Amino acid sequence: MGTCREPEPSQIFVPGPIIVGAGPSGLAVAACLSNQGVPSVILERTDCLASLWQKRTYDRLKLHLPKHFCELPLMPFPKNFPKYPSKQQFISYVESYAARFNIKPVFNQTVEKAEFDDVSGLWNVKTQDVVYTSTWLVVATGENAEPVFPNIPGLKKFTGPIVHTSAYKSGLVFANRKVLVVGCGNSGMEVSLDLCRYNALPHMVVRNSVHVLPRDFLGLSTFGIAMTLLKWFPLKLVDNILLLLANSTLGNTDHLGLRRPKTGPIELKNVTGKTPVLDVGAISLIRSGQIRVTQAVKEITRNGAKFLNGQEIEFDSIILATGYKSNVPDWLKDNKFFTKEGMPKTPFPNGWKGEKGLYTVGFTRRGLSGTAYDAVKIAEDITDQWMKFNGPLSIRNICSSHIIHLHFNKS
Ligand SMILES: Cc1cc2nc3c(=O)[nH]c(=O)nc-3n(C[C@H](O)[C@H](O)[C@H](O)COP(=O)(O)OP(=O)(O)OC[C@H]3O[C@@H](n4cnc5c(N)ncnc54)[C@H](O)[C@@H]3O)c2cc1C
Ligand SMILES: NC(=O)C1=CN([C@@H]2O[C@H](COP(=O)(O)OP(=O)(O)OC[C@H]3O[C@@H](n4cnc5c(N)ncnc54)[C@H](OP(=O)(O)O)[C@@H]3O)[C@@H](O)[C@H]2O)C=CC1
Ligand SMILES: O=C(O)C(=O)Cc1c[nH]c2ccccc12
Repeated sequence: MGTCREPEPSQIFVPGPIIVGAGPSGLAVAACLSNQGVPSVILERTDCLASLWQKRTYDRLKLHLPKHFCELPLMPFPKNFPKYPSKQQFISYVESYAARFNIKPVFNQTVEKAEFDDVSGLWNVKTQDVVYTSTWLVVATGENAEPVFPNIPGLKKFTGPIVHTSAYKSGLVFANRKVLVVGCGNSGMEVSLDLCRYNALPHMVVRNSVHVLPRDFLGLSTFGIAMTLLKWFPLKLVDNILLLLANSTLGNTDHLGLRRPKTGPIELKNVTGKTPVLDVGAISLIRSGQIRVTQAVKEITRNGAKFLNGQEIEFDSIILATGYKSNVPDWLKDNKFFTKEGMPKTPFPNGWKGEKGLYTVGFTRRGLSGTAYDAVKIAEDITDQWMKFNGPLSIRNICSSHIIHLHFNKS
């Protein structure tokens, strides 16, 4: 009496797996499970599906692989979608996907901690207001969960706006501004291109080597060509063919400041995860001088940047196209399955299954086709266990969705 204690967060027992993240990966697992009659609960930190696509990408974004490489399991893209669907089209596809499989994530639930309890043999997954408990935990928080903010000397001194590409929508607000774009991956290239279309003056930092390939070659997608060739030829030969094809369409890019790595594009992707740039127009603007390529930054000053070659240029704004990272180490406790960078230690195609009911989907560095592969495997594996425990027609199975509702209505 009289003491004021924080109330214990309420606990909810989830009959099927707990899935963390309502992006394409989490939805794909839930859909494959639902297709087998297995229930699941998705916990999502934001208030929408596919939040990366809805909230953290720019207006002009399109898929850069042809749509059939980006399909989620069990539901193709609509026939009337173009080869490279727009961001809006992709979002509408994801929304119909969730509706089709009747997936209703619990929104505004940020997973702060997930821990396996050896005594009960169950996973406890804590959000800001509830502990969810289950036999299975599916990690679907993505390779792009958090923006990477680089440690560039002097960055804090800069007086103008500094925006990460995850917060960039369009070049509209940058018209006639000199903008330093740090990074030359797909984001850096496409944001620089977008800036030009709004009459801004982008300077793109290229501190290292980079592979740039045309998105298409003679009407065929370069990615599709690579996948077909890989069925017949060794990887090194395919890489050499891709480089020939890139040289014949883009020419030699060395004198533009874009040096190629010694390792070929697919081998580099497999070994380091670094995605080749698929060019959708930036190279021709670099050639015409509308996008300037700069050396590495030595330091940022109040109103610009000093470069390694001694050059100093004034800028109005800085855009950080410095990529993303996983956030798994922030919330998954005592885990030996993930590296300290939050990626599964076991490489593709075996990274989807950990121990004690732990699964991961969408950490293959193979985009949405990797997601589809993982999701099918995980759903098969959990369905097998579910059927052994419950049988297809058990009372627990039939009532499962009601159990969740009862718990929610209690508070
Ligand atoms: C700009 C851009 C363009 C891309 N284009 C393509 C493409 O054309 N083709 C392709 O195959 N891939 C592409 N990708 C790769 C991209 O990873 C996939 O498209 C896809 O979004 C991956 O889905 P996911 O569900 O694994 O991750 P995400 O889409 O990132 O979804 C993860 C979800 O988990 C939620 N979450 C994170 N942490 C927590 C937490 N602690 N608690 C609760 N919820 C949490 C997030 O809010 C998010 O909704 C692109 C990526 C980017 C950044
Ligand atoms: N249309 C589409 O479908 C698009 C797809 N994507 C995908 O999204 C994912 C993320 O792409 P992206 O956001 O480009 O991230 P990436 O990780 O691919 O690229 C990050 C870039 O930032 C550079 N960088 C990082 N830190 C620094 C620093 N301190 N100083 C200078 N440069 C730095 C890196 O250089 P270095 O190599 O030297 O480390 C690299 O060029 C990728 O898988 C990509 O393919 C992105 C945009 C569009
Ligand atoms: O943009 C990405 O990272 C993707 O997820 C797509 C992708 C997977 N493997 C690739 C190899 C070459 C170019 C793009 C991809």
